[in-house]
Amino acid sequence: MNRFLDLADFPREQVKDLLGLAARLQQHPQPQALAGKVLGLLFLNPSLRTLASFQSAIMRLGGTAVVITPGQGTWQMETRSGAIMNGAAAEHVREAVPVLASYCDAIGIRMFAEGRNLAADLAETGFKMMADLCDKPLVNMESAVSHPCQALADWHTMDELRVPERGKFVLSWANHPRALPLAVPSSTVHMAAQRGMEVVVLRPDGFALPDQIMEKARQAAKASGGSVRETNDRSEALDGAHVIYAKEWGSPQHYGDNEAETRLREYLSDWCVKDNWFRTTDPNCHFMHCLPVRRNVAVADEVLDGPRSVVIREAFNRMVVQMAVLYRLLRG
Ligand SMILES: CC(=O)N[C@@H](CCCN)C(=O)O
Ligand SMILES: NC(=O)OP(=O)(O)O
Repeated sequence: MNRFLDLADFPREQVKDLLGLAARLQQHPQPQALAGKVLGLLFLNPSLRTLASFQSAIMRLGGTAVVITPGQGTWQMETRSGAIMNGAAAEHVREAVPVLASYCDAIGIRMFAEGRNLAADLAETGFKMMADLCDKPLVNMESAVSHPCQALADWHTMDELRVPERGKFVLSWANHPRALPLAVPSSTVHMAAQRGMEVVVLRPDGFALPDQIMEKARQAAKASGGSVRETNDRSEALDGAHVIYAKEWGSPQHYGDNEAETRLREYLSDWCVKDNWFRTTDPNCHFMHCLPVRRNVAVADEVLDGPRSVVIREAFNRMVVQMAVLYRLLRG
């Protein structure tokens, strides 16, 4: 394994192997496994979990991390090809990435969707350009349409909680004051399909995930024996669910058009997960979210503070699975 960019790049058995390694490293720590290794982390967007969990993961294996957050003690960076750099950015990623890679044994990059051109974001043009600049093992720490570390941690969390592999997984759209990227919903729907689950994407009209994302998840379901469908019917979707996974995302129909998007959201404030969403679910139904989350906009306090919420465990498991990813990238 030389790159960890998307769960779809790995067959189901290889993902399970990675999860097995994560569980072993959790049970039997190997504090010297990556001694002397240096991990470079480049954050073009903010983070709490990804930043802290990658630093903790490499340190718990004996290595160390260099964190670069452009504009905060590091030069602001230009990412556009052909830019005339007479603005705020002092250097281009074309130099910055190879320089950082030259100091490090592996690199992690976070670069969100631009949010203007759906086709360009779906094609991962930004992240691919960055990946081409990097000649070291590379981890995707969230790109335009993929957040594989989150997906892997969520799979591990469901395994730990003994959520049935054939269980019903509802990815529900949730409210947010602005349009958020498609990375988490895209990776989540794929992960649950690859795990073999009955996946239902519950979303209001206007928020259907792009065909490309749904089709990719359907291919994963075909290989695993799972299924993927979508609906705007909340009661049908939640009936018998084993997991409600809430996520906010922008309307693909109005991609980059904030005004149209805001109008669409005006009537969607009841897309905030409450206790009564669990009335007809499986009795052990869990609530999942990748965080950060806006309380009482996307999910009510009563759910986040209640026994169904596993959001802290998901966040903890980021560190656990990333130890396995780093181990495979740096030791094979
Ligand atoms: C609030 C926000 O920008 N969320 C980002 C990050 C989520 C987890 N890394 C998103 O929805 O993609
Ligand atoms: N879930 C997640 O990736 O969180 P951060 O954006 O804080 O890293």
